[in-house]
Amino acid sequence: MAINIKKCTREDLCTLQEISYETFNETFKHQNSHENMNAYLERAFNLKQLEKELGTISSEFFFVYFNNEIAGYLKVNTNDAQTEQLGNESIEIERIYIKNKFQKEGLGKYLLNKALEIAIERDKKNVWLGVWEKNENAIGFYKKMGFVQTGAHSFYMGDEEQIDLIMIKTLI
Ligand SMILES: CC(=O)SCCNC(=O)CCNC(=O)[C@H](O)C(C)(C)COP(=O)(O)OP(=O)(O)OC[C@H]1O[C@@H](n2cnc3c(N)ncnc32)[C@H](O)[C@@H]1OP(=O)(O)O
Repeated sequence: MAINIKKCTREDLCTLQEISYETFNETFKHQNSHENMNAYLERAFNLKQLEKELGTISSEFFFVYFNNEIAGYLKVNTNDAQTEQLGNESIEIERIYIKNKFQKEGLGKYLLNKALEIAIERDKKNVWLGVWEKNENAIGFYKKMGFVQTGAHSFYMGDEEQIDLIMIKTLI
């Protein structure tokens, strides 16, 4: 089994759109209406939006490959690219998504460790993320990885207001 990671560039735009759609859809389609899913997918993952995010200096995307097949991706934000202004001592994991068929193989942990590595290299004090309160699988994973809940904020999935738990891991 071979795991590889690569940092994305603008050349990866179409692949990023494909994996973003696929993994978001797989993860949330059973708990959300078709209309709300479509509205979110269109808004969050249209090419113009993703191109803007790929070009944002304080945002970084990484693809992870399992035996040379793309298996998932990571998005981290620093400084003012963070979706909540937690300050320059924090780094945000905005997205970690592994395709269903590659889950539970250690790839989520691999990407999470990549984010921790970036945070440590840049002398950040903590890593944080927002996770939907009904996403029990991801919450279990983050707890296992040492994150604790410190707060919550709301976000919109289509026209439905949903609650994201804010979870933080403090680095020494
Ligand atoms: C900020 C956000 O992006 S929130 C959205 C998060 N993403 C999603 O919900 C998308 C769908 N889910 C996924 O992509 C994946 O399931 C992830 C990212 C949540 C986890 O990645 P996986 O590759 O499945 O987990 P991985 O195999 O790396 O597990 C690492 C460790 O966590 C443990 N673990 C994994 N899931 C869970 C869980 N639900 N509860 C408890 N422990 C767990 C594993 O047993 C493993 O433990 P070990 O190190 O002792 O062996």
